Amino acid sequence: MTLPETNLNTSSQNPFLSLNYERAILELGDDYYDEVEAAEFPQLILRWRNDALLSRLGLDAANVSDEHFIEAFGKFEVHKPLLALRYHGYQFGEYNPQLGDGRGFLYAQVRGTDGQLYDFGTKGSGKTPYSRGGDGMLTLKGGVREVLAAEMLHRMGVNTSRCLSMIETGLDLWRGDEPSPTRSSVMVRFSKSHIRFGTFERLNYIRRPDLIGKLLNHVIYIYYSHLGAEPDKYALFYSELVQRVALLVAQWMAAGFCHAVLNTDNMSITGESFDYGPYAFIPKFDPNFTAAYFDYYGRYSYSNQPGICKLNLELLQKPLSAVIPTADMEQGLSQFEDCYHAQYRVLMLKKLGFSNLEKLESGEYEELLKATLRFLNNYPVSYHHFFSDLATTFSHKWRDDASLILSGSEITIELGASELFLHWSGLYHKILTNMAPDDIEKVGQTLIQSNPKTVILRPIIESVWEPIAQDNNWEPFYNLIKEIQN
Ligand SMILES: Nc1ncnc2c1ncn2[C@@H]1O[C@H](COP(=O)(O)OP(=O)(O)OP(=O)(O)O)[C@@H](O)[C@H]1O
Ligand SMILES: [Mg+2]
Repeated sequence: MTLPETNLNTSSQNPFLSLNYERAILELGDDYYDEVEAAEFPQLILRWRNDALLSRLGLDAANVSDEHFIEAFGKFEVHKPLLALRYHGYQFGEYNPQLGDGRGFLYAQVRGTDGQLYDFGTKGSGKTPYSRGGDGMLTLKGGVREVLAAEMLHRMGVNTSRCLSMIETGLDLWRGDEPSPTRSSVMVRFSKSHIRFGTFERLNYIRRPDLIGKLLNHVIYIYYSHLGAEPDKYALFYSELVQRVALLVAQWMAAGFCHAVLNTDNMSITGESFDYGPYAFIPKFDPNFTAAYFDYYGRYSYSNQPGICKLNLELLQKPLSAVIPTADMEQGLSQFEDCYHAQYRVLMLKKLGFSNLEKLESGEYEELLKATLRFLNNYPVSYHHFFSDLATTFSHKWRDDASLILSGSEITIELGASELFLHWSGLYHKILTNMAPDDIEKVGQTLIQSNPKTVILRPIIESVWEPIAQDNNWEPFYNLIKEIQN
């Protein structure tokens, strides 16, 4: 086994050399990964650097040059070895034992200034033993879409990985779902962990309960460390994972996000969201909305996400039963629905402006939430415009006059007289009338915080991709990221 090196051919001042590297996965041993080499690219042009993440690494963006990014995240010169992680997974319901990092590797693990361990994982960095027939690459459009999804979800309060960098790599790629040849990129993902449900599933498939136990201890030690001293830490771990996943799905659903590929190799053992391929933010509230063109039966449709995540948690019981009693896991899983519904309710009421948890128990909020979903489901209203208009047009005058609610919005111009809208605005008004002036002000703030003005619906992503594809004009992309972060 090669020991990690951090003083390779790089300029000695590269700040990425001095990070707090740790070798948690490396020390687990080579049953879990293969050492690989990164591809050498004909060209390296930095297209995105996520300066917002640098302070978490203890770095000052002013001291980190674009060249430093390229050395670290295009040439992969500051840290070795590079580990292609081994995993399997259920894909669209079928078990696939031919997976693993086929176009990426774990580049490094770093302790953040917040005390948490983070992974730098790559995507589009070349072939590995798991590439099968693939080229090991990521399209530039794929990189652009993953950067945008992660920033958007982060703004919306979703527990998500982020992209640390995205570098154009100068190759022509051929893809069935993009006009080809298409440009290439390599991305570095900043995430809590790349250990997937499928990492455990593989160990069950190869009949290595010993490796399952070792990996589980590792996961608890690093990502569930508060459970480490508990006598029943394994059952508690599973139960907390159920709760973390239920919270994550509630966050996606409230954000109007359809992940699109909820295979078990895309489920993180930390309950964090990652891998943004054919995802979409829903244009309107449509339970059957399906994002991936190859999802013929709508298996991963918007409203199937909670059920699918529960199923994935259930499938994970198989490998984990090597260590955790099944009855304990059943007990843990039985909390999924309640936990999901409670979280979804809190998040949706926040989107409606209400964050005072003590009061939210009352029936009028329940009624309002139901009326909101009924209205959004039955009228051709954009899910995101409804909430962003609520935020931008909100006025304390709504308390005195129900007819003013959303009166400055296109929604009421089109639907003002509709019965469902009037019912909804009547309920909204009733809640406001029972509020003190201070609380009304808080509603305005909560609305702004919970509902970004810009949500990256597909036409918006295409509108920033077009100038890149046509004229290599990146300004609209950078402007969109600024807008998202506002
Ligand atoms: N162009 C490619 N070349 C080689 N392998 C690929 C390619 N695209 C996808 N794969 C492999 O196919 C499987 C499923 O791909 P998927 O798109 O879910 O993962 P990924 O996006 O490559 O990585 P991640 O899950 O870390 O985002 C993985 O094993 C992945 O490595
Ligand atoms: Mg994946």
